[in-house]
Amino acid sequence: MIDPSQALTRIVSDLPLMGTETVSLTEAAGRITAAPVLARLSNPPADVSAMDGYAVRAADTAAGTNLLITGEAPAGHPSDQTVTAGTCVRLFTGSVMPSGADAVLIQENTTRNSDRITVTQPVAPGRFIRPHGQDFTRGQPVIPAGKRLSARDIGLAAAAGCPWITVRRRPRVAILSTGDEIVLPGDTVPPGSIIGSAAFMLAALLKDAGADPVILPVAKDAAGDIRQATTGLGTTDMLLTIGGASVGDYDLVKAALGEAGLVTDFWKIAMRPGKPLMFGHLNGTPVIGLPGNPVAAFVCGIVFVLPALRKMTGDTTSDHGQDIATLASDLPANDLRFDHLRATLKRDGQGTLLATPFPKQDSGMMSPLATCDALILRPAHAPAASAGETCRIIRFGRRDD
Ligand SMILES: Nc1nc2c(c(=O)[nH]1)N[C@H]1C(S)=C(S)[C@@H](COP(=O)(O)OP(=O)(O)OC[C@H]3O[C@@H](n4cnc5c(N)ncnc54)[C@H](O)[C@@H]3O)O[C@H]1N2
Ligand code: MOO
Repeated sequence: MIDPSQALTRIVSDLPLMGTETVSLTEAAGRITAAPVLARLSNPPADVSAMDGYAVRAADTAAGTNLLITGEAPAGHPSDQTVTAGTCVRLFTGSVMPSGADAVLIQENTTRNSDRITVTQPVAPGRFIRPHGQDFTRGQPVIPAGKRLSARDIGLAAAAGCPWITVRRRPRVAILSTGDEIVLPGDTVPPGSIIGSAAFMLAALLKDAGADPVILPVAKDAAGDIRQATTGLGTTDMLLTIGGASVGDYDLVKAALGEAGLVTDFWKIAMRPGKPLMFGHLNGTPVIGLPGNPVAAFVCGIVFVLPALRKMTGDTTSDHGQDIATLASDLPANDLRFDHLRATLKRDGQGTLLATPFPKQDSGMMSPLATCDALILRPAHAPAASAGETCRIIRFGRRDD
């Protein structure tokens, strides 16, 4: 058995970087930029007013001063008037500043009488002007390469005048469940059968991570069936198998794919859940053999498949979900397998993030997995820990808006 960090290094080390494609802004959320996004204009494109009021010379705004309104510059309609001593130009939020003015006098600080205003409160030079390019300037990289695009990034790219973005192609990931006992959700479940939940859970996880998952038909516990299912991999960028990874007489994935040309890199890791994890290449396609216990398959998805996808898409900025919390209960010493305990999180009155592990950590139990907020990370041979000690966690459900 190798340790999980070694396993991760071996999985990600020689994964290829995906090619690129150009997508429209409406398709770009969640994708990974393949090149920096360069601003095609400056923002604001000119000095503009931040308020409704009057473009003035600040020196002219002593209380009681009377100014002549020489023109109006609504947003979208710049004025060609120059503000000179004793004059002002009416403008609104977003209006381009006319020449000669160095401040915006907000209308609340004036009284108006026909085409004249009287200043009730002076204004300082530069006040309420958004200077040209204060947000970004033309040609500036506003979004780096390797960034997963959030809704805010999409807004920034739009503001920078970029309707198209060059992103990494989504990795196509085939997911193959194996096992005579596996039926699909909604099927009748004959005695001894179980619903193959893991493929659907992983497909959802991968889709959210920017991959293009395909769920293959379930393969029986027969070498020929498993091989047959993998013959049409074609342009698949990665194959995930589920189940048949352990040491039982019907755990055939490694042997069956071995006959088809699988070159195994490693099999079995010192991790819980996830011990029988396998990694190799089948005719050049990376293959991750996940354990059948659905919680083990999912945790391996989080710990190995997501980093693999990040490597393939060049994603250097995603939050890996690692965090620190405080244990809410004691934990016994750990054995030789790096553990991932399903736990709930809550804040106490002082704002401390408390992690409470579920009492049962069976890797076939779906409801604690679905209701947990985090995995508590317990390294191999970690000594017993007491409530109040800090622990490392991987948090779930953090949205990247
Ligand atoms: N003698 C040993 N037995 C086991 C060991 C071991 O080291 N020695 N390891 C255990 C560990 S850890 C795990 S994890 C499991 C994984 O074994 P397999 O990958 O061979 O998985 P299966 O036996 O095919 O299935 C295990 C369990 O999960 C159910 N299953 C399978 N596929 C799915 C699916 N797609 N969705 C939901 N549930 C699935 C299956 O019916 C079994 O109940 O091995 C231990 N045994
Ligand atoms: O990987 Mo297994 O889930 O520890 O039972």
